[in-house]
Amino acid sequence: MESKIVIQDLNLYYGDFHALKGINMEIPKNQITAFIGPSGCGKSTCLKTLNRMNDLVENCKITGTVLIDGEDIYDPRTDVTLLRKRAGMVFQKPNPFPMSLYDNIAYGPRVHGIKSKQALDEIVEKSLKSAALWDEVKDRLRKSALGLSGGQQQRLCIARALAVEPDILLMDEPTSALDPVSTLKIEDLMDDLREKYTVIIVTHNMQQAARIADRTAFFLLGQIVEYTDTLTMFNNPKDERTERYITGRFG
Ligand SMILES: Nc1ncnc2c1ncn2[C@@H]1O[C@H](COP(=O)(O)OP(=O)(O)OP(=O)(O)O)[C@@H](O)[C@H]1O
Repeated sequence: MESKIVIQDLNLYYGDFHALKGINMEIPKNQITAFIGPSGCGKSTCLKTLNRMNDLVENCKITGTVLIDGEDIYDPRTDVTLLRKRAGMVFQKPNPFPMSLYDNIAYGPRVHGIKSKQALDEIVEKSLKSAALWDEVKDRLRKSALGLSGGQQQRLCIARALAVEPDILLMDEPTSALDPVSTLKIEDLMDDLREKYTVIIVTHNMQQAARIADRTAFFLLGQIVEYTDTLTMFNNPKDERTERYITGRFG
């Protein structure tokens, strides 16, 4: 199993608060990895370290190493814009830009210098197809993205992330604002995405982790208590705290 991301001795502080404590993990390529754990345990913080979103937070200090394809992403020579192109992010609340569907998707490629209409048309179609949205919207590409349903908006945001050809997709509770039908669509979609991408998802929903993730990490108070294949995590957890959490006895 090839590792896409290797996290070594990662510590993160928000001012004096020690939010991630000695995280070590290897995240395999072309698999879905879920981060679960009670509110405030550091799941989102850990996710955001993977494309340096924490750089934007004042007083945030990080020690340790994060390697993507063997490269240290915290090396001062790292091009952060390129890093975020390689590791795209989808947030909890769908956040389409207030512009047409087409322009939402073409935005990133244009920023990265693609100007030809034909190339952009192809990217828009391919990205919408990959996000399982094309058939629903192909006749309204010039309409505002804000007119889509919540579930469609979230798939548009996934298409927007895919448009710049990342190889990692970071998803922070991507379905928690969606109804069950849209949630299932996104879960089906994720199942397909793993063929091409390494996907990491933060979820509060343990059934969701059990349904879609190949591997699952259980976080508690800034530490990883257990990190293993999802079946083992849910059927035969090694740590008593994991068992208590997945059986709903705390958190
Ligand atoms: N920008 C920040 N400044 C200070 N503290 C922060 C900041 N962001 C997060 N924290 C704190 O770090 C801890 C971990 O937060 P994080 O959002 O990573 O948790 P989480 O497990 O994703 O929680 P949730 O499931 O509720 O989203 C929390 O105690 C939180 O209050």
